[in-house]
Amino acid sequence: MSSDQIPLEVDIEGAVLLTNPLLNKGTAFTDEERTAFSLHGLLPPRVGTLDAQVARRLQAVRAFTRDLDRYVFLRGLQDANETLFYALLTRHLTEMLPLIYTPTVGQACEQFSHYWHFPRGLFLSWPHRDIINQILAHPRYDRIETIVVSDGERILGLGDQGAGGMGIPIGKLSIYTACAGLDPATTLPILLDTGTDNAERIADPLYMGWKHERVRGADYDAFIETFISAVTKRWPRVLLQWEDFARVNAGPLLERYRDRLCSFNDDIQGTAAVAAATLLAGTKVSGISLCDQRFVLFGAGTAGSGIGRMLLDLMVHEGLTRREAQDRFFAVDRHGLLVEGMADLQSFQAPFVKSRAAVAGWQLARPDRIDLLDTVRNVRPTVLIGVSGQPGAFTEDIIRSMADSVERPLIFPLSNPLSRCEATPADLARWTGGRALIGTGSPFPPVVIDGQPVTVNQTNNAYIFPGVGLAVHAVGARRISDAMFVAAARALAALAPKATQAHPKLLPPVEGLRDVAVAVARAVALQARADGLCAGFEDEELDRLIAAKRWEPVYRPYRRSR
Ligand SMILES: NC(=O)c1ccc[n+]([C@@H]2O[C@H](COP(=O)([O-])OP(=O)(O)OC[C@H]3O[C@@H](n4cnc5c(N)ncnc54)[C@H](O)[C@@H]3O)[C@@H](O)[C@H]2O)c1
Ligand SMILES: O=C(O)C[C@H](O)C(=O)O
Ligand SMILES: [Mg+2]
Repeated sequence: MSSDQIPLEVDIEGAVLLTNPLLNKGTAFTDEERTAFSLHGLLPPRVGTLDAQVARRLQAVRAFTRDLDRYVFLRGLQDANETLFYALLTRHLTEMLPLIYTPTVGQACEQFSHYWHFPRGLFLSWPHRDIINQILAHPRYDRIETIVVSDGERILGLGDQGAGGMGIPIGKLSIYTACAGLDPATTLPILLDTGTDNAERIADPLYMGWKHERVRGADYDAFIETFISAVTKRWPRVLLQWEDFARVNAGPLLERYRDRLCSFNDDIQGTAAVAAATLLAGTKVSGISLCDQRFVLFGAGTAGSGIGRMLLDLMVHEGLTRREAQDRFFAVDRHGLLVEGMADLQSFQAPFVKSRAAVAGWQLARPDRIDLLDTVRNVRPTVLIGVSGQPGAFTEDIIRSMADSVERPLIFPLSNPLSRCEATPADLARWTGGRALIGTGSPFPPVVIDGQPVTVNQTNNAYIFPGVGLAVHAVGARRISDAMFVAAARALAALAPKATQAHPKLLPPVEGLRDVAVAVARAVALQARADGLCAGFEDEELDRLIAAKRWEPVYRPYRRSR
């Protein structure tokens, strides 16, 4: 008997059972179950199947005209019946992912206080900071193994969304379950509500968060410390993913806590791994090795510094000195190219700052600033990566200039959602005569090149974090090293479809994300063992350990517990 057929002991009945999203089966409760759990009369009489339920919900999703309405409908389904929600998601991943995740989740965060209907996850707010331990103590959280936490300050490229940022942890954890197969009963989205500096939210009478300017500095740090202390006390072995924190906090929080609990920052480390993987696959197509590329990074913030550091490490690993690797790397932020002596340089940007001598002979449009076009003209990059949240920043001039000096330019406008992307794939294809190898953070429709539709690679950290989480739980990793993310990147790059045609894909398709999670998990688990971060296991055991952590969205039979 497979584990899915082993009856589950259930001790609730009637409407209470039907309103428990982890146990509800809706019309699929059998006649025997309806008798055993006092459900007759509460459901229409015909017993349904999961297949029929998926078909019913799918046609309902498709009947809406706006994606935000589809999102609200799907979130309602998640709150009503998680098995059905995940069955629908996993069977129609390519269609559903953009609805429950990027880009629609961005709009959902902005509109959070307007469509909200049911609580999910935990809101831990500044006014309640003294009772965080008490809140976490409830037995309903006994099984928690994975947390995604945000404070809502940098939601995609949409800025501060305050409490509405909760959409992001919910969406990320939905992907953990849909792709990595983590049991939804073990996941917990958390929003730390320390206020918002978004004037529109504060002015909105319906805004549901704490109406107060953001708490900052020592008070903020103390709040986070209280939170992490409570988390580590309650769940010493939990996996915690930091998500969508502002630049000022993202890096420092990762460094402060990565040795205190099993944690990582998805925007820094997950993004670096997916960008590196897309790039490594791209080098195979362009025929230019990693160490021979010239990189321009646009937006040297959280994601940019993570990508930059991983690329420098990879080049050093391939044989360059750190200095040689840095010489190939140019970073442009809001005040232009990062050059020594510039105002507002951040410590995490240090590896990417150029000496004045390095740019001394450059031709510039104006003497006091080196902008992206200047940088592209002088560097003649082979790789251009955007993580700036600035739509339209990759202009026709810039892209044509880049394409003049490289046959297959690698161009990755990674900013999310669609409205924040540095350039559309259609424009990039047009301006480069179809030669660009493109990766975007958000999903775009295929571009037509030489009359053929070409899939746009979705260089999104959803290719990485599910596999990392799966590995952590499969082998009980205590901490997450940078090498584990490098292993994830290499494993993903190895899954790139073979580069046979003129427009090869650099990433496996989104519908394959479940298999991607397993392949990434294998590599990450092996690296965790090599780094001494988990208990030992035999190679032959690994597939079984991974499979054991995978929950499938199917209905198990229920038996009344005595
Ligand atoms: N594809 C993915 O998987 C992925 C992952 C993480 C982040 N992102 C996207 O990347 C973007 C940035 O995220 P982040 O966490 O790095 O944010 P961030 O705020 O930490 O960094 C953004 C950086 O862009 C800079 N910037 C702002 N305006 C600029 C301008 N006009 N010119 C040049 N630089 C400018 C900022 O100064 C900052 O350093 C967001 O849109 C986010 O959605 C995508
Ligand atoms: O959420 C995403 O789609 C990717 C990334 O984590 C982001 O912040 O943009
Ligand atoms: Mg993010």
